[in-house]
Amino acid sequence: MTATTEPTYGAPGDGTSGELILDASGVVMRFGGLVAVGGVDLQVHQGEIVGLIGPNGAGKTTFFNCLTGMYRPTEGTVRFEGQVLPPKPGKVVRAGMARTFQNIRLFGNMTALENVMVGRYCRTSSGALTSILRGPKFRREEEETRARAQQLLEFVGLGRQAAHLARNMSYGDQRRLEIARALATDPKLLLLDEPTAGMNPLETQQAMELIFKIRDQGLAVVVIEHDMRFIFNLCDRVLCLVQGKTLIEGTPEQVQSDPRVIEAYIGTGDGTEDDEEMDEIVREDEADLRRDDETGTDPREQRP
Ligand SMILES: Nc1ncnc2c1ncn2[C@@H]1O[C@H](COP(=O)(O)OP(=O)(O)OP(=O)(O)O)[C@@H](O)[C@H]1O
Repeated sequence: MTATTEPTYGAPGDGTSGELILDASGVVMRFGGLVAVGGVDLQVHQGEIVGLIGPNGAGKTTFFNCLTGMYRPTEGTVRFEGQVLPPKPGKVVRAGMARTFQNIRLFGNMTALENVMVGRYCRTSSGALTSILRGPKFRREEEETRARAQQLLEFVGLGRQAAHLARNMSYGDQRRLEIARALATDPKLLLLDEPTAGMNPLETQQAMELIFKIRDQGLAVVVIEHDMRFIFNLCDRVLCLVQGKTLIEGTPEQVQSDPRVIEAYIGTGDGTEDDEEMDEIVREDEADLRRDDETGTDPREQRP
């Protein structure tokens, strides 16, 4: 079945006033004598996009791991919808938090559709015996899972690549596939670890549009990213970590103009020239895509 309607997740968010869904308080993570995260607070509301920035080694991924049950924080608490979740990623996913990783973690020899179906299994109820016997309940659930996975592929713009092996897809499409797989778990909060790493400017722009579309479905999104232009254009709020501690949290405008952030992370330039260069590359990529649409080829396949 090829479903074309977009999945719904709840009321559209307005980016500011949704319910509090994630409340991390005083999170500390030590590895022996190293304090990777040194007492960080973060609140995330439904329908909000929050950016997490900071120089290499600032503790961003470690903090993500504390939020998503990969690590039990040394100190502090993480509440999701008011509950302290056990430090077990499977339970965290079932509670409604999904994430992607810095390094792509797809099943390369499975199709795009199968990869998304794998994400969906945390929401199905067929036990081992039903699955082995392939009874009516299993077949019904399998059909629903397939339909939902196809629907999600359409949502992220990969509907026509359902049968492609993940390993043969372009880098940008693999990243979108990872997002589709995370969405298959029906999350209320999506955490993205460097979703645009390795993407070209056009793919980055498409990733931003996809994240807005996800937010408009009522999800909250937390994004780690090094691409400052991406973060400041995307997020409602930005938290900057330096050496495991919060340097500043605020609107993109507040964070962007804070000289300490510029010193710690951005450098002293104002980025204007970079922006112009980036806009030019996006324009060139779009022109390429338009040309290749006319000739029926995908320029990404020709990319080294
Ligand atoms: N499992 C671990 N054991 C020991 N030290 C760790 C571990 N994971 C991370 N660290 C250390 O904790 C600090 C924070 O690392 P982390 O990966 O969270 O930073 P980051 O901000 O995500 O960096 P990047 O932007 O480079 O991904 C670093 O000094 C890192 O070496």
